[in-house]
Formats: sequence, C-alpha cells, structure tokens
Amino acid sequence: TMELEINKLTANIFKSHRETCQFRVEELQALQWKQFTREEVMVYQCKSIEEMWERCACRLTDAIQYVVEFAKRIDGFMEFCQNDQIVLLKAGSLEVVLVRMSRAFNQENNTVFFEGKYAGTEIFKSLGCMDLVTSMFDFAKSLCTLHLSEEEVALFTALVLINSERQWLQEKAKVERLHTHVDMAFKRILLRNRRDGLLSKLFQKMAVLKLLCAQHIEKLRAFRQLYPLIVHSLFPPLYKELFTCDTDLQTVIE
Ligand SMILES: O=S(=O)(c1cccc(C(F)(F)F)c1)N1CCc2ccc(OCc3c(Cl)cncc3Cl)cc21
Repeated sequence: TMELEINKLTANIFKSHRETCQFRVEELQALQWKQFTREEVMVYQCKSIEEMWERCACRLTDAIQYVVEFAKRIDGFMEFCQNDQIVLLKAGSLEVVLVRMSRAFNQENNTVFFEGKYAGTEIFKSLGCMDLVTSMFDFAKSLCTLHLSEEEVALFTALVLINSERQWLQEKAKVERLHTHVDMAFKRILLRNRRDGLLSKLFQKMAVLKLLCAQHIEKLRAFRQLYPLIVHSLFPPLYKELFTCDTDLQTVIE
C-alpha cells in the first residue's frame, strides 16, 4: 500500500542521513566550545586568498562527497538515469551542505565548525568574499532558529536534492514521482510532530539556498579569472565538475 511505501521511504531516508551526515550532532555539540585562539585566527587571516580558497574548496568537496553518498542511498535515486543523477547533484549538493552546516552552527556566539574548531566569520577574511561568508552564516543562523530535528534535516535535504524542477532533467516524471513521495513522507512526519507550520518556512529557505549557490558560482568565476592555474591544478576534480561548466562529469557517481 502507499502507506507502507511512504513508511519504508521515511525509514530509508533517516538511515541514509545517519550514515552519511559526516559529523553527528553529538560530536558537533561536544566541540562547540572549542574556539580558535586569537593567534590561530591571525594565522588564518594572514593566509593568501589562493590558500584559503583551496582549503574551502577542499573542505566543501569533502562535505559534498557525503552528500553524493546520501543521494545514492535514497531508494529510487540510483534508478534515475546517469544524466539526471548528475543534474540533481550539480544543482543540489551545495544546498544540502548548507542545510547540514546549520547543525554545526553555535547560535550563542555565531561560530561554525571549520577544520576542527568553531570559527567566526573573521577567520574567512582572506577569501575576499565576506558578503558570501556572512550570508552563509546568516542562513545557518536562520535555520538554527527552526530547531530542526535530525529526521527533519534528513527529509528536508532529501526534498532539496530530489527536485523535479531542476533544468536539463531527462526523466522529469520519474524524479517527480520520488519527489512527491518524499514530500508526503515529510508532511506526515511534520503533522505527527505537530510541526506543520514548518514546511512553509522551509520553502522560503529554499529561495535563499538558490541565491547562496548563485553567489558561490559568481565568486568562483571571479576567483578563477584571477587564478586560473590554482583552480586548474589545485582544486578537487569533483569541485570543478560540479561548479564549473567546462568539464563533463565523470567522477561524481562511481
Ligand atoms: O570550508 S568549510 O569547512 C566551511 C565551514 C564553515 C563556514 C564556511 C564558510 F566559508 F562558508 F564560511 C566554510 N566548508 C564546509 C561547508 C562549506 C560550504 C561552502 C564552502 O566554501 C564556499 C566558499 C566560500 Cl563560502 C567562499 N570562498 C570560496 C568557497 Cl569554496 C566551504 C564549506
């Protein structure tokens, strides 16, 4: 029955999230008062723009690898054609990383987990894109105020990823069917937890996610104008496949 199918999908998405969330909430909470010292902040702020960009690109790629694994474990995702799997990951992986980042945000002092400790925006100064960094911190903060449970994060990130409105999908109807089932699963959980006001708030967040991803692409384009060889030789292949348009995607889905 449909009821049974939705229950099975819900359990599968919870399990996939637990297995691929990169950092458990308990770990992140245990670390949240481990701050960088003033000296450590200085060291980061003295790094070159090239080095900080390379670090962030690598950290982001690490996070995205877990999102790729999350997607692959969602029942139905691997049944999509290769093109559609790649289209969904290209469009949605950073969005999922940004939703997950809210779990690593400390609202008391506006710091976020980065390279083993919690950092304020000032640590990212040498990236040369404090507007994007600030927007990402603001997004993480705004998501924190919704106090999402791990189940709500799991279902919301699945919904963000399996989006049948993405451009260039070849089997849109197939993606739509799974999206509808994830949507039903999410609505059931929200009703059961008496959180039904949440979905409309989350839809507003999706619009912000889109803007943040567009901003990131813009900043990457500007950076690449200045340092083409850094991007070419030092940025992870997966990062380049997902965020630049000049490579055909191979390594995304093994
Ligand atoms: O580096 S993270 O551990 C990181 C962790 C916390 C806050 C940040 C930042 F930076 F958002 F405050 C970065 N990581 C994991 C999650 C994540 C998302 C985007 C990202 O990089 C995008 C980027 C930016 Cl925002 C500016 N210039 C170059 C790049 Cl590639 C990195 C990242």
